[in-house]
Amino acid sequence: MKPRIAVTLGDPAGVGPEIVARLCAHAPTLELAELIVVGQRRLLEAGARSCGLPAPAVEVVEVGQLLKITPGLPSPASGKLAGGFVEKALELVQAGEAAAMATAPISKEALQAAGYSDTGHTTLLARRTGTERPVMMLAGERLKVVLVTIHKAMRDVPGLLSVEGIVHTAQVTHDSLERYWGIAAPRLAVCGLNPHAGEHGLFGDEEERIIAPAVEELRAAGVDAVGPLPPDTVFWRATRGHFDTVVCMYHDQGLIPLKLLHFEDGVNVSLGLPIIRTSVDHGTAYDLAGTGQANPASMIAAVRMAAQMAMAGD
Ligand SMILES: NC(=O)C1=CN([C@@H]2O[C@H](COP(=O)(O)OP(=O)(O)OC[C@H]3O[C@@H](n4cnc5c(N)ncnc54)[C@H](O)[C@@H]3O)[C@@H](O)[C@H]2O)C=CC1
Ligand SMILES: NCC(=O)COP(=O)(O)O
Repeated sequence: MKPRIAVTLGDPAGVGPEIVARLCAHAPTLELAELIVVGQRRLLEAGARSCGLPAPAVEVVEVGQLLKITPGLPSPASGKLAGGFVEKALELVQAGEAAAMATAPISKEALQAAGYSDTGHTTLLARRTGTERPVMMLAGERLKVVLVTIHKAMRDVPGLLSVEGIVHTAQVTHDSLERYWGIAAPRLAVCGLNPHAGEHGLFGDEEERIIAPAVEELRAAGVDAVGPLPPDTVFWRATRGHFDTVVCMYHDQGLIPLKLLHFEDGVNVSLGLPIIRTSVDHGTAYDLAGTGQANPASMIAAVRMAAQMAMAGD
């Protein structure tokens, strides 16, 4: 049986309704998964019209009031709807009405303007599921990265790194690679923080104080982790097949190489939650909203990955 995937419309002022409309018209994905769109039919149909598509023939779970939304103009109202779509999709998965959720992009700023305290889907879902430390993975065919710190100011990153945090991130990644990707003994590369991984303390000591002890602890626990490795070459090595995933110390360390290779079809996967959640790797693209030009490939890849994970996790 095809897994049912709850697909949120994202921030309705962004490209979410358009990429979800294109997803609903993508026959190969409809063969793999049954879609339940979580949002509003009128927003989905407006998205379809922008793309020159007929109204999608898909189940829609209606959420929220009919508010005036202008494509390209985020607002507290668009943030409120976006947050409501995510919460409803979570409820559907928790109730067993969907096997997984796949989310279109939201704006963190609009979400917070609507009164949410969260810095995105990941923290919202963690808060709602009582998950202390979720792990963000960005995945493409050629590269997978996970982040030890996520949406944090650069100046705060060194102080937020800890042996425990790195071990947790790598262990959750290891277990998820086994469970959902069927990799028997995942090989993890652990990045340094500083240029040349600190070069033995010449440019910072986080490698010697924090990252190397974390790698030692992981290896003692039977995880095939190596590092701290120089961040400027580790991604190149990963794309040559040396590692299954690169453990990165901060957001842009992992997302710059990932998006260079996979901006169009990369998938954001939340690991360590009690549910399966995938997402696009790109943002709300307000500059394209309402034009019908947004590429749906990442949305399609997110749904396909959610379906595959749901089948693997059964
Ligand atoms: N999964 C999510 O919910 C994500 C949400 N965001 C949020 O999105 C908002 C906007 O972020 P930005 O940094 O401007 O990044 P963005 O990804 O929205 O836009 C960056 C550039 O990529 C283009 N682009 C994005 N998606 C595209 C698509 N599907 N097809 C063609 N071109 C596309 C845009 O037109 C723009 O030129 C922020 O609030 C950010 O936090 C960002 C990443 C992921
Ligand atoms: N850079 C990833 C991103 O911004 C998405 O965050 P989230 O909404 O998946 O928590």
